[in-house]
Amino acid sequence: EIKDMEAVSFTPPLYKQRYNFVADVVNTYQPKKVVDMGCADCTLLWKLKFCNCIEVLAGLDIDADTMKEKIHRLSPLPCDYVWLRKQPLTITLYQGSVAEKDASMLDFDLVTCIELIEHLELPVLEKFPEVVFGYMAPTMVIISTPNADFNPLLPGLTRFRHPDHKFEWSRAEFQKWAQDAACQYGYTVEFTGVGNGPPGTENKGFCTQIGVFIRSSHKNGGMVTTERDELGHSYKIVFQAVYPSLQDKKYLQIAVTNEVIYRVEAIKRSLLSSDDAEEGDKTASKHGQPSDGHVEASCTVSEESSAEPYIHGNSIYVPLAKLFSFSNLQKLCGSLDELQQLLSGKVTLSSDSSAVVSRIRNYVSESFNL
Ligand SMILES: C[S@@+](CC[C@H](N)C(=O)[O-])C[C@H]1O[C@@H](n2cnc3c(N)ncnc32)[C@H](O)[C@@H]1O
Ligand SMILES: [Mg+2]
Repeated sequence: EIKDMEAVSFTPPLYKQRYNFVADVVNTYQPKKVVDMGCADCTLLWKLKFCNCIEVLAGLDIDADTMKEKIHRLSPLPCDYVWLRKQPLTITLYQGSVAEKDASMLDFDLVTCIELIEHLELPVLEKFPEVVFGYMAPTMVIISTPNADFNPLLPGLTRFRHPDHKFEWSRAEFQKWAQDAACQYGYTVEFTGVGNGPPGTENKGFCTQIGVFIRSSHKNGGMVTTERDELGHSYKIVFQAVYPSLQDKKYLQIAVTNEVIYRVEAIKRSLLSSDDAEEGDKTASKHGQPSDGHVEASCTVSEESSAEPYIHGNSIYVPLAKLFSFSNLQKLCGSLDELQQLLSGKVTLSSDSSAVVSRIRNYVSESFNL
């Protein structure tokens, strides 16, 4: 917004400081559902999609074209399918006005309005508190807006910082408006900001002033589902992305199967290489017969040894109990039964489903295509 500032410059840039402020609040309070109103090109939403606590992320703007400018950044990346999120994440963009109510905006934990209110015409501004605090009634609201007290420090500024601003409030004006809204709809509000002026200008406050509202009473808490359905939808969905996560059984199964295949292969390699080293005396002494050169002849681990892997015939058996002893499989599955269920149909299990069975390939014949 402020293009040429000689007297005051900000590091990081002011817009980034505002986003960082929101991200810090998110990291502290761990909201699950967050909506950014007046999200413009969705840069804040893009930053917030990396906060793992968020499961529902929404953006609202009256201008669909601006929202779509960098929309690709909100879609899952190939790596999102490799390193799966623990919790689900859905990102939805709505086109609509903050002057209108829409049932999709209920039940949010955090609503952010960053540099939005000063762009609202008076009739819209007047409806804003009822929509956001009265109707949406989230646990927390963050509102930022320019601090007019700081403007004399901005070089070359004649009236407003941006041609689309309808007003710029002093700290006293913003605080009065915020206190009135908080009082009317059962919130408490604290004031802070980002963007410090040069030393000696502390009395001007921050360049961007911020109000952080926390709900102290729940005014629409008694609303039943049927009433909510009747509230209707005035916003239009312009984009939605559902991220893959371990909460989705399909992806959990893929993650568990991949981990199991990796573990079984590692166990197989280590068993076979230790066998190779000891082959000869062991095969002869354990089985009482000479080795015929096939891998199964070098079986050294007894089938009876509980959770330990063993070789039988031309296959290696890795008990599920052994696999479940690996902490990442424990974390993914939670129980041995769940591990068994998730693997069923995905890998070969022994007849009693207690072990993963993997064939030991005859490397010599396979390599030479015999
Ligand atoms: C200065 S931009 C906000 C920038 C963004 N929040 C950020 O911090 O980068 C203001 C945005 O508010 C949107 N806007 C204006 N009036 C609105 C309304 N009545 N309802 C929803 N969005 C509105 C504009 O389209 C614009 O994208
Ligand atoms: Mg602005």
